[in-house]
Amino acid sequence: MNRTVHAVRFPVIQLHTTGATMRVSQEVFEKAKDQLKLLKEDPGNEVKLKLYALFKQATEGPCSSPKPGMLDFVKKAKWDAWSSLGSLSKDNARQKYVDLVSSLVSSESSSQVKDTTPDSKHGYETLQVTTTDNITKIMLNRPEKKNAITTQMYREIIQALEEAAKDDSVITVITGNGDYYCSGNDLNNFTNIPAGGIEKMAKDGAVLLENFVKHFIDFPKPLIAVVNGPAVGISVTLLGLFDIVYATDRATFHTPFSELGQSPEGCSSYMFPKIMGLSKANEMLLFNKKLTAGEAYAQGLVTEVFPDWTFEKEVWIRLKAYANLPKNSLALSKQLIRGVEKEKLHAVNCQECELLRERWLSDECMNAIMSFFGKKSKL
Ligand SMILES: CCCCCCC/C=C/C(=O)SCCNC(=O)CCNC(=O)[C@H](O)C(C)(C)COP(=O)(O)OP(=O)(O)OC[C@H]1O[C@@H](n2cnc3c(N)ncnc32)[C@H](O)[C@@H]1OP(=O)(O)O
Repeated sequence: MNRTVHAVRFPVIQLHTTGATMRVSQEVFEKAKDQLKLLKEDPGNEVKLKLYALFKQATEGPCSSPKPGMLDFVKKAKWDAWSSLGSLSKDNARQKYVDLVSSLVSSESSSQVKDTTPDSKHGYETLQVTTTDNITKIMLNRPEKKNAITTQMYREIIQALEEAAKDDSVITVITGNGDYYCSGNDLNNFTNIPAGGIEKMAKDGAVLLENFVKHFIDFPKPLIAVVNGPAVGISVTLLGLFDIVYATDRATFHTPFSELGQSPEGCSSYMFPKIMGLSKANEMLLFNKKLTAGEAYAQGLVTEVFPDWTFEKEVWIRLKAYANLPKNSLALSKQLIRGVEKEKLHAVNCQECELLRERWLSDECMNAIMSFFGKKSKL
């Protein structure tokens, strides 16, 4: 598309200028302007004229320049579009501009999603795993349960990470399907008591968890979290083991371990204080403080936050560019950055799982889980 709306060549349509609108910030307006540049498809002259007019109205107010001559088609079309906005306020024009860009972006991303969705790899029931454009995407796929992680899903994620480590992809992404990124451990994991009793359940759980986290510590390629919505429990604690974390502004980050009678895992007892400092880590890990995406960014847990309406598009454009970088260079640099901490992280993982094994046998933990299923206490 011709990115500047000033290059419009054809006459113009009547524009609607009325209707109640909300105030949009300069920042949102600037973002919309940037988004427009990312559109791949030309939206057509009519829309470009609308955008031009709204932009001028939003930044300069009503058109006061003299009407161009009849033969100066381009200037006349633009002038007509701008003056047709009459006395529309700058705020309203900004809102309409943002809304129009937003609708263009969403319609383009939905058509792209339809066109480019590759076949999911076979053998996964709880995940959708695809490799395209040098990116292996592991999508948690239990949207109706907010992507809560069952024991089967832990195993499938381990398998998907093992395969991604070996495949041709350059980077690996984990994201969630639906409105949640992940609601953490599936609390049903603790309700199916096996023949060996509750001790066996806790022991097996700790072994599985340690192996699961180990795969994140040892993952050899850049690992990126695309946090598409709220994240709870283990899906948050693991973020310290990712190399980049992109989040929608709709995401929240909640580790309600003490409410659940449990304790931190995913190496967060070590990584969170390192990332955000001890007192902020304590607020999250001891006192269940739920962070907004903006707060998580301020604490360094999240790399960048994107408006929800452009999240998928912006993030995937960025990731596709990253995935064109030289594969070995990225993997070796990651090893260099992470290598020094690996031994420490394995030791932390082991300690965290040991403590959790004990916690799962506690009344505090059992009562909290029963309470969830009794629908007495939602987080
Ligand atoms: C075997 C290895 C074990 C390793 C364990 C490692 C340690 C990990 C610790 C953690 O991750 S602790 C955190 C655990 N997660 C939670 O406590 C979250 C519990 N869920 C909620 O509080 C809420 O569901 C929600 C996430 C805040 C969403 O609330 P909302 O009202 O929007 O939706 P719901 O109607 O509650 O959910 C829809 C549907 O999904 C089920 N569900 C959601 N999360 C979980 C979960 N974590 N475990 C089991 N089921 C979950 C929920 O029950 C609903 O099901 P239905 O009622 O529709 O059948």
